[in-house]
Amino acid sequence: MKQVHVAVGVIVSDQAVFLTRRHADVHQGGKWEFPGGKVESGESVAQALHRELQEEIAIDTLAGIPLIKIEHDYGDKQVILDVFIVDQYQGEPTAQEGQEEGWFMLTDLRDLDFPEANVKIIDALEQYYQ
Ligand SMILES: Nc1nc2c([nH]c(=O)n2[C@H]2C[C@H](O)[C@@H](COP(=O)(O)OP(=O)(O)OP(=O)(O)O)O2)c(=O)[nH]1
Ligand SMILES: [Mg+2]
Repeated sequence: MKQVHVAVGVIVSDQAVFLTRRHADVHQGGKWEFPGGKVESGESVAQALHRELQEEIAIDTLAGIPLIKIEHDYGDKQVILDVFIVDQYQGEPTAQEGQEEGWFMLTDLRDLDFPEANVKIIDALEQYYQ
């Protein structure tokens, strides 16, 4: 079974969260996601978070607050999502890989089409911001 360790950033500004939509042809394609990606060998999770957010949305992460770590089995792939709140960063988040992007109010996240594992992220966010 494939298992991947993923660094995930919840980009927060003024009660809104920046999301991108996964390309149709990849794992969990077409769904909204918090930007992020695989931790490479020799890299820490914090380094991966910083690198992925630079690559995918062109921001410089100044700090990441650990939110939750989720293990999820999709059947075809097992993921460990290491999720951080990123509310201190430089630059304006912009999708760099042609993905659809948008800012969504924290209170509207439940209505979006996310990968299954993200339900727990949204639960944790509600707890954190309540
Ligand atoms: N970035 C991100 N990945 C998520 C979320 N929820 C979720 O289940 N995943 C899963 C989908 C993928 O299987 C995995 C992320 O891996 P990925 O393939 O996008 O990794 P990557 O950005 O490094 O891309 P690449 O190396 O394949 O180009 O985590 C989420 O909110 N954000
Ligand atoms: Mg990615």
